[in-house]
Formats: sequence, C-alpha cells, structure tokens
Amino acid sequence: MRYLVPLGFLVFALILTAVPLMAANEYALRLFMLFLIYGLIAVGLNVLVGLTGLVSLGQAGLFALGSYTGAVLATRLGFDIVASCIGAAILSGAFGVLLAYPTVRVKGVYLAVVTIAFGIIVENVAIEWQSLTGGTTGLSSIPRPNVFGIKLSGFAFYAVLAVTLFVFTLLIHNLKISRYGRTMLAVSQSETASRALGINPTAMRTLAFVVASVTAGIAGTFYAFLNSYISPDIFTFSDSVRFLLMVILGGAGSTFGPVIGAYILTYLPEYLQQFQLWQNFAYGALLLLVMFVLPRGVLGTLRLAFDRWRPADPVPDVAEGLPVETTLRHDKQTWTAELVANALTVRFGGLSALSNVSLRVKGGEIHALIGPNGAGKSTFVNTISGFYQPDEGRCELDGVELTGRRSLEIARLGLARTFQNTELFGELSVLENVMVGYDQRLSYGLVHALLRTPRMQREEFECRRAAIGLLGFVGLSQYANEAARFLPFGLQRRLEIARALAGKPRLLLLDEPAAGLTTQEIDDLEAIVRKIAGLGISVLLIEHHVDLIMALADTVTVLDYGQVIASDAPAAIQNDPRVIEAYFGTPPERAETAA
Ligand SMILES: Nc1ncnc2c1ncn2[C@@H]1O[C@H](COP(=O)(O)OP(=O)(O)OP(=O)(O)O)[C@@H](O)[C@H]1O
Repeated sequence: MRYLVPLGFLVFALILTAVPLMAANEYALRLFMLFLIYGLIAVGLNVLVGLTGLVSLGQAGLFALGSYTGAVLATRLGFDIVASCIGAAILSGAFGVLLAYPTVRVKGVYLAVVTIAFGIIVENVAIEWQSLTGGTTGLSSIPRPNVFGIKLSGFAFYAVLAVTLFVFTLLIHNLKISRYGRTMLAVSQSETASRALGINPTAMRTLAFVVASVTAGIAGTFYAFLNSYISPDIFTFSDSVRFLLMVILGGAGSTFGPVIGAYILTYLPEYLQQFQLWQNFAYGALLLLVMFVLPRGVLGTLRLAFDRWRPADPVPDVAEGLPVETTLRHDKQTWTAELVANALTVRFGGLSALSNVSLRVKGGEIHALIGPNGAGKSTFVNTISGFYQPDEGRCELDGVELTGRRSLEIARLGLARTFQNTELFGELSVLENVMVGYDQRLSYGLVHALLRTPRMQREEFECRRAAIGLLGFVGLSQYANEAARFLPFGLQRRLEIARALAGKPRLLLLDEPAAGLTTQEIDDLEAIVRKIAGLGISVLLIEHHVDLIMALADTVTVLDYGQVIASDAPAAIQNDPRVIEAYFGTPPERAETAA
C-alpha cells in the first residue's frame, strides 16, 4: 500500500511533463492549463470537504477574489505573477479565516448557505466597485505573465502551473498524513470527543478554510493572467458547484481524487459540445450516472475495490510499541493530581441536576461516584470536564482553577475522560484513534507537517509507538488496523480508555465503562483500571456495577437527586442506611425483608 502514493506522484509528474510535448495546438495546451488551475482549487477544497467534512459553495467567490486581486496588483501596481499570487493568497487566506468563523455556530446546510452568501457578495462587489474592478465590463489588458521582469512564454507559464499544482498536491498530501489531517478527520467525526482530547475544532476548521481559500486565490490569479481579461460573469454560483463536484466526483479525502475530478469536469463539457442543444442535459445525466455507480467518487470506489482483494495490512508488532509505563508513568511524589469540587450547583431550567456537590478525589486514588439513574453523575463529569459550566461553586485540579475553562483547556491540564455513550472516531482505524489522543503531546508545527521534515517523522514515529503500546495495554493490538466502528461494543469501551490515556492524563474520568460489558470483559476492565491507578493516575469512576466498585474503589461518593448523601470507604457505603434507601426507596430494614 505504501508504494502506491509515491507511484501516483511519479505518474502524475510524467503526465504533467508529457502533456505539453503532445499538445496538438495552442488551444489544447490552454485547455490543459485551465484544468491545472481548476485542479489547484479542487485540491485545496479537498482539505475542507474530504478532511473536515465541511461543504463550501463559495469557492467561485474566493476564485474571483484571487483573480481580481492578482489583476489589480498586476495592472495598477505592476506586480509580476509571483508577487500577485502572494497578494491574492494573503487576501483570500484572510477571507478564509472570516469564512471559518461561522463554523463555531453553524454546520452542514447552514454553513453552505453562508458560503453561498459570500459568493454572492463577492460577485456584487465586483459589479458595483467600478473604479477598482471595472464593473460589469471587467478588467482587461492584464499583462502577460512575467517573473522578475522576464515574460513567460506559453510553455513556461504551463510549467509554472504544472509545478504549482504538483507541489500543492504533495504539500496537501503531507498535511493529510500528519497530525493535522488526522485531527481534522477526528473533528469531522466527533467534535465532543475531540474537545475532550484537548483538540481545538475551530482552529482545525479555520486551517482547512485557509488552505481552501489560499489555493482558490492563487488559482484565481493564474486564471487572470491566462485569460488576460476577467469580468464578474466568469465567476458564477454554478462554478462553485462544479468545484465541489470535482472533489466529490474524484473522491473526497483522497490525494489524487480532486485532480481526477477536475480533469473530468474540465474536459467533459468540451467533449459534450458536439451534442449542441443536448449538451447541458447530457452533462447532468452523465454526472448523475457516475455518482450513482461510483458513490465514493472515482478514486474512493477504486480504493474500495482494491482493498477487497489486496492482503490486509500487517498488524503492528507489539514489540514495536513503547512500554505503557514509559508513555504514562507519573511520579507519585510530585504529581498528586487532586481534584477538588466545591459546592457545585448546576441547573437546567427549574431542575437542579447538582445541588451544592462537594467531592475530593485524592492523588492516585480510585474514587467511585455512584447513584441511581438521574442522580446527576454524568452532569458532574460534564461539569468537571468543562462541557457544562456550573451555576455556582468551583472545582480545581491540583490548585488550578477549572471553572470557566473550556473542555479542551481542561483536557490539556491533564484531565481525560470517556463517555457514557462511546464517542469514537468511527472511520479512523483503532490505532489512529489512539494516535489522535496523543496529538497534544506532539509539538511539530504546520511547516514541519507540510514538508514532512525529519522532526515530523520522528515525532510521528514516537506517537505510533506509544499508540501501539497502549493498544497492547488494553488488549486491542490485533485490531489496530480495523475501523473503530467495526469493533464489538466491549472493545470500543477499551479503545476509548486507551485513547484517553494517550494524552498522559493525571486524572481519568470513566463514565460507566462497564455498561453493556460481559462478565469476562468486566474482569478485564477491573485489571486495566487497577493498572492505570498503579501508574499514579487518579481515577474517578462513575459506575452502576456494584461488584466492580467494591473491588476497585478506595472511596465511594453517593449522589441522589443531585446531592451528596454519603462519601466513605466501600464497606461503609454498602451498609449506609441513606444509600440503601436511595437505591431501594425504602429504609434498610424493610429493604432486607423485601430481599
Ligand atoms: N443537558 C441537559 N438538559 C436538561 N436536563 C438535563 C441535561 N442533562 C441532564 N439533565 C437532567 O439532569 C438530571 C441528572 O442527569 P444525569 O444524566 O446527570 O444523571 P445520571 O446520574 O448520570 O443518570 P444515569 O445513571 O441514568 O446516566 C436528570 O434529571 C436529567 O434529566
């Protein structure tokens, strides 16, 4: 499998080199150059669509923005093509940040509407701002492309476009296989789990928008230089749809899919011209047919077929993994990780889910939080981990205030959690899920990711080794390459624990980890939690399973109707009349008689 991508790049380079030698005439070369420009837009848009799962229908707006910026810089200020591209990239990148902002609140179809509105605004500004854009007449006399005063011939300009597309495809492929690509995929699959691992979803989406905008902006400048003339009617909504289709048709998320999609959708209209009146109908019908037969796009479907007959990737060797002690061990002397919740109150409208709850998880202990259904246990976990904000009271981890902090900041302070309803990144492999958990410990930046520097490779290697070690720790080594959503439920719970541990937490919150497990799986879970505590990590265990609590907990706190009714050693809790009454709804004597 590994050799496929380098082979793809080799074939891509050969095609790009051979085309100008084979081009029958200037028109054929120009059409291919148009494909290269569209390819650049599609490759950038793929980061947004294929990795973060967002839909933009405003790419024509960014394309226009880049075109006008490049054209104005070249005609008014005499910039050459490189300087114009840089100017267009900066401006469209800034608009990418602006476009990413709404994703804090809106997603899916609402976000698509926002991007459509952006495209309409750009079109109208291009029409109305006549002094700068030439209004409906547009901008003409855009100079021939030149670099540092040297004019580029048709073939030289072709070479610039070809190299640009090749380099951007390579850079974006590098981004995809780095921690940034992995994290973007994770955010698209579970924003909640991402936040719990310390990932900032808004930052990831902003990065994706910036990449998609910068490439569209540069492509726009290239287009202005290629055409020598631009006007608002060149950049229409249907172009935005076409750019999105290029990604989907080629195969969203794949390295070369968008390039293939751009090729098909550049040449298809040319080919269909012979059908004259039927051209548009044939275009639509063909697209429908292709998407029906290849729902994952050309490359996505080929990949699926290829995956069926190729031998499965070998499971990583357990010996490759880092010992879990190395990945997780804390010094108990200096790393106490004490959680103190003080008089927490959380209300949902008129309902007090937590009333004045105080609780202390001592460093290194296993503290169980129990209570009947609806007692407020999950609300407590969600409040401690920053998913809810308390109405009153405060909590701190080793003296560091948690109240008022966002969930991702709390995760970065060393508090990891699992979820009552498992929140895995279903499309990622089991190994990748754990590697996403490790993400906050990686320090290489964007430039290292884009260039795949030795530092990036070294850190990724360490991350992979730690993840393999953690999979061994929870007994999931043989499933490393499986998609997480295919794991049986009991194993999904274990994977969530491994992923939470990957961030090297000081306190682990386990929200009903035994729910739905078999007796054997509960025994395994008991051993795992015991080992975790043995490594110096404090554990707050929310559970209904009495045997597990009695076997594991150093202290048990009982919640009922949002209030702490008891907190003591397990044996004392078992005989506490208030606890018996909370569970059985009757005083202890009568509960015994009933039993
Ligand atoms: N987001 C919310 N909005 C409104 N009410 C909520 C919300 N989350 C929890 N509640 C309510 O708060 C109370 C405590 O719920 P919570 O889920 O914390 O209990 P629990 O002890 O975890 O229960 P279970 O063991 O069934 O998971 C319940 O009455 C619940 O309906």
